[in-house]
Amino acid sequence: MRIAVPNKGRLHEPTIELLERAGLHLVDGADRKLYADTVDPDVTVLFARAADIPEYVADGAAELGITGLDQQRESGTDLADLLDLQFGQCRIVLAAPEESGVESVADLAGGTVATEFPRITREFFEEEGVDVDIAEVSGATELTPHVDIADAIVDITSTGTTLRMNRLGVVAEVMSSSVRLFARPDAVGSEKVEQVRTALDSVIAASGKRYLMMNVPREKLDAVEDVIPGLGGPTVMEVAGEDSEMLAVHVVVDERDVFETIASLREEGASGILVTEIERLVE
Ligand SMILES: Nc1ncnc2c1ncn2[C@@H]1O[C@H](COP(=O)(O)OP(=O)(O)OP(=O)(O)O)[C@@H](O)[C@H]1O
Ligand SMILES: O=P(O)(O)OC[C@H]1O[C@H](OP(=O)(O)OP(=O)(O)O)[C@H](O)[C@@H]1O
Ligand SMILES: [Mg+2]
Repeated sequence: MRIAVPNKGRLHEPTIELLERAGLHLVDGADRKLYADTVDPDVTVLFARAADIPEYVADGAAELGITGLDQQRESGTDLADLLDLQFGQCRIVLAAPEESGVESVADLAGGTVATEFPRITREFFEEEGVDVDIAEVSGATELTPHVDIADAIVDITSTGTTLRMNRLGVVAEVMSSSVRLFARPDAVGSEKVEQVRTALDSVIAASGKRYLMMNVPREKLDAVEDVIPGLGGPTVMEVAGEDSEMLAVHVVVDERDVFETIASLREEGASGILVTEIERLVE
C-alpha cells in the first residue's frame, strides 16, 4: 500500500515526524527520493507536491495521501477525509486593500479576484451569487491588488502577517483548513488503510496528554480519585514489598490540567508523582 506525502515545503517535515511517531519509520528515505520503504514491508511512502497529492490518490498512484484540506478542495477530487492530523492549520480568506472601501463580498461584483485557488474561489462566489472574474496566479498573490491586476485576493492566511504587511483586510472567510489523512473511497476499510489510520490517530490522541504515576496512601484513594480529571478511572495497583498501606495510581490527564491536578493530588496525600509524555494512545 502507498501513502503520498509532501516532498518539500512546510508540510514535509511535520508529516515525516508524524509517520515516525506512529511507528512507520522510513527506511533509507533520503532527500530527493521519489519513494521510501517503511519498516512495514506492505507500506511504501511516495513523495509528491502537496498540491498534487489529491490527484495521485484519486488516480490510484497511492491509496492514502497526507495534505491540506485546501489542496483537496482545490483539486476537485472525491476523497474520504479520514483524520484531521492537527497541523498546517490556516484559513483561506477573501481580502482587499484597506483603503479600497470593499467591505462585503457583494462589493466585488464585476471586479477581479486573484488567487492560487481558482476552483475554491469560483465555488465561493457562485454560492454567494456574486459575479467576478478570477485571475489565476501562482504566488505573490498579495501584490496583485496594488498593481491593478485585481481588486481583491483569495489566499491563505495563518498568522495574518502577510496580509498586514501588504495592507490588506479580510472581507470574508472562505474556508478553514488543516492537514488531513485522505483515502481513495474504495480503499477505505481495507486492513492496511485502517492500520495506518489507527496508528496516526494514536499519535493525535496522545498529543496534549500526560501520564501521571504516584503513590497514594490506601485510605486516601477516594479523595485522590475525586481530584483526577476526565479520561476514565485511574489504574490502581498494590505496591509490592512491606509498605502495604501504599497504592500505585496511574492516570492519563490533559496536559493543561497537569499543574492544577498535581497541586490537588499533593494536598490529598499523593507522593512520588511522576509526569511523562505519551507517545501513542490506542483507544
Ligand atoms: N501560512 C501558511 N501558508 C501557506 N500554506 C500553509 C500555511 N499554513 C498551512 N499551510 C498549508 O500548507 C500548504 C502549502 O504547502 P506547500 O507545500 O505549498 O508549502 P510551502 O512551504 O508554501 O511550499 P511552496 O514553497 O511550494 O509554496 C497549504 O495548502 C496549506 O494546506
Ligand atoms: O498569515 P501568514 O502567517 O503571513 O501566512 C500566509 C502566507 O504564507 C504563504 O506563503 P508562503 O510562505 O507559503 O510563500 P509562497 O507564497 O512562496 O508559497 C501564503 O501564501 C501567504 O502568503
Ligand atoms: Mg506556499
